[in-house]
Amino acid sequence: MAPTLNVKQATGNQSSWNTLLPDFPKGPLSKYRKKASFNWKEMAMFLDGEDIIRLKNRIFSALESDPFFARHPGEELSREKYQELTFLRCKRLFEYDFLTQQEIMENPLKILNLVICIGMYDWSPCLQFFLHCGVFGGTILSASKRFANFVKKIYNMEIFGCFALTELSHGTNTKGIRTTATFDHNTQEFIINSPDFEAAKFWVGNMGKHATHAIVYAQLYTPDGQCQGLHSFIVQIRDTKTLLPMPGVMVGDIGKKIGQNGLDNGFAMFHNVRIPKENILNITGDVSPEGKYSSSFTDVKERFSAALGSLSTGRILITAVSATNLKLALSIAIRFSATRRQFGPTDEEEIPVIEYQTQQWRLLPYLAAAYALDYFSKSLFENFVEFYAGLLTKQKSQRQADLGREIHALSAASKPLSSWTAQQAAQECREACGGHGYLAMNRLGEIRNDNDPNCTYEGDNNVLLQQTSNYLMSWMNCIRNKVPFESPLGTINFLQDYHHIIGWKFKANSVDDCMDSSAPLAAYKWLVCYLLRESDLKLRKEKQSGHSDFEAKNNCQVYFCRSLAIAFVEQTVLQRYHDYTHDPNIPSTLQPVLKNLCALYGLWSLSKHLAVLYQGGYVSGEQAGRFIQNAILELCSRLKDDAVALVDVFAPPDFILNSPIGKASGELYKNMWAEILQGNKALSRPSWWAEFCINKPVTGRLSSRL
Ligand SMILES: CCCCCCCCCCCCCCCCCCCCCCCC(=O)SCCNC(=O)CCNC(=O)[C@H](O)C(C)(C)COP(=O)(O)OP(=O)(O)OC[C@H]1O[C@@H](n2cnc3c(N)ncnc32)[C@H](O)[C@@H]1OP(=O)(O)O
Ligand SMILES: Cc1cc2nc3c(=O)[nH]c(=O)nc-3n(C[C@H](O)[C@H](O)[C@H](O)COP(=O)(O)OP(=O)(O)OC[C@H]3O[C@@H](n4cnc5c(N)ncnc54)[C@H](O)[C@@H]3O)c2cc1C
Repeated sequence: MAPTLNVKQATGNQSSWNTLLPDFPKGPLSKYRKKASFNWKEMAMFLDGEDIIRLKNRIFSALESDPFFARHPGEELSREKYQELTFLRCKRLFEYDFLTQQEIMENPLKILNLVICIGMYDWSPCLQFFLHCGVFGGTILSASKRFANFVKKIYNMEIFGCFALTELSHGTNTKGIRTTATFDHNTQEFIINSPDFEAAKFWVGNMGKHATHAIVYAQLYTPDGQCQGLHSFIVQIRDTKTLLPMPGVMVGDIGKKIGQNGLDNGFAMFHNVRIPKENILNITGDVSPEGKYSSSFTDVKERFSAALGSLSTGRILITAVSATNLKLALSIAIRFSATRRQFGPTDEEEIPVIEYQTQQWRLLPYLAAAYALDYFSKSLFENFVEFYAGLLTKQKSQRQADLGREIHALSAASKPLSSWTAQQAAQECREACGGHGYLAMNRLGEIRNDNDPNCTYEGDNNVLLQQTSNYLMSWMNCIRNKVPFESPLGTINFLQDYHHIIGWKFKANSVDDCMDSSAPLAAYKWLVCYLLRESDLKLRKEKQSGHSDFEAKNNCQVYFCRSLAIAFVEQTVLQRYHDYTHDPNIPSTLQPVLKNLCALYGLWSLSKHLAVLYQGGYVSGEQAGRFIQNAILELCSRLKDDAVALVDVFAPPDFILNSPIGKASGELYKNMWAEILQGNKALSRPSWWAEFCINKPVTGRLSSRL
């Protein structure tokens, strides 16, 4: 499979590096920066390219100089204030208009970088802005030309949008959505209704306070009483002049969440809300003035998948959003670990905690994952751009359909992989920073809590993995019958060698043999084939024993289909990163460290499947497992001195990162004191001081006298 991102990215020259990427202040981190095996500026230029770095600098410096984005140490905003500030910031993003259409067309990756840069500052305004422009706007944009008028109003904020699929009693099970849209041919309108309070739209981002319009998913009923299945409609929910609810709409805010509290998630119930006929998003079907339903999809299943197609965009974006959280958490934890000293070989000498094997093993595999997932998310986004261009131009080719299926299968597993990795990493990073990691001002709690819903929204991770395993299992017939097959992105092409791969054995005879990513990659190919075979056998056995299709599928998830989907996506991420890092065009100054990262990511991910590798006979004997473990430790130790420079490559400026222990200077304690002392009332006496000094408790006054 060919890597999709351009490997031949120009790195420019030393003077352009210095202009675009200023030096870090000298300080406690300098020691590690000097030890690095590569120049972090060259790496940043190579990975992103000059154009993207300029964009990032432009966004970061705009936010830093803007009073609306100012940080106030120690400030504790109420939820209402935070929502207000988030909305003001969202409006500023309209005013900045960081990217022109021309720029997006020339390099769509810039959109992804815009999401990442704003999200690095705070996910609440980022999500508010992109739920409106990207999810609401993007869905309408790809539907049909007849929405041109809406599109204009979206991008000048005359209206404000949200995406309302989930209901109080149904989220994952989209077929169970119960909101109805009944066509009235007398008035040429759809009538939107929530049958009861359990069918209220719920959880919808932007709906709580701000949205004036919603894309509402509902079961479409034609005048003949037929239900035509799930369709989406543009429904006005608030008056654009007053922000008060429209007649028949009950709309509100669902309350405080575990994170992302700047964003207003809301609910809505509809009582005979009439919308014009034209407001059906005619992606999968339409209704004639007489009320006759038509669809270009004859197959109901295909129509259903097309109705949910836009969800893949979010899942791809969330893969990148989670990788960004991974980078934020690691920037803090690695800089901290390189400056925090505890114990040492002698009483006189204390060493930075990054020198400890456990600290390296806890953090550096996540660093490798950050590089691999970052690359993967961007390459998947590029695949998506090809698919999206096909949607816009109404491509109906077989390739377009196959590409949609493949992208769905990939994003349904890459979102779980990336969001779970970031979630686990955020907690590990929190603990890796000891007590200071638990101080809110150091931001690891915020990163962890803001990342958390990435595991749930746009589809619960565990359920999404079933989509990927279904896709893989669908090739089993071809495999069994040795019928040739391939997919547009080639991610399943290796399965054509299934009968050969299933006989493979682990070949390494030493730790050295494991030090390149080709070793875990081969193991992964075997693992996917093995899990595919076992899942298929299990499913057939379940059916033979009389279980229904539903029961049989359910009984095949744990240890079978679920593991299969995870192994497949890890294999795909590794394959792409392996191809990228082994490309002969990678500068020789950067290739060794990139190859080490790739090998570490592969081995560390693979090590979680060791039991299955032994169980299925791919590896045997004590040595094999030891080789893998020792290779992981060896790679951690090799990467230890590069770790600070590797986070320098992706860490945002201090203002954006907003963590005293993660600042680029590494002046951990000075930075913490500065923040604490600037904090509101840090040194002041509590206003309730008299409760201690004057009103003393009468001991035992309230004890029971019975
Ligand atoms: C040229 C210039 C280009 C420029 C590019 C521009 C890009 C634009 C960028 C925009 C930026 C946007 C930024 C966004 C910022 C990101 C942050 C996002 C913040 C998130 C906020 C939260 C929003 C939400 O949560 S919305 C609600 C989401 N809800 C869900 O996801 C529900 C989950 N459930 C489901 O999806 C389904 O019900 C599912 C998958 C569980 C299936 O259920 P079921 O069992 O009933 O069906 P199946 O029988 O399994 O499926 C039938 C059939 O359909 C196929 N299918 C299903 N889904 C899809 C799909 N998405 N795509 C394709 N196909 C699908 C499935 O595979 C089956 O097919 P078969 O062939 O029959 O197997
Ligand atoms: C912060 C946040 C923002 C959101 N924003 C939006 C938005 O803007 N618009 C919108 O429409 N929605 C939004 N959502 C809703 C979100 O998309 C849903 O919560 C998500 O799709 C999961 O659905 P659910 O909550 O119904 O979970 P459920 O489906 O009820 O899941 C509960 C549990 O059951 C398990 N489960 C369910 N089905 C199966 C199965 N078949 N097999 C095995 N296990 C199963 C799941 O794994 C999970 O552990 C948001 C949610 C959050 C948390």
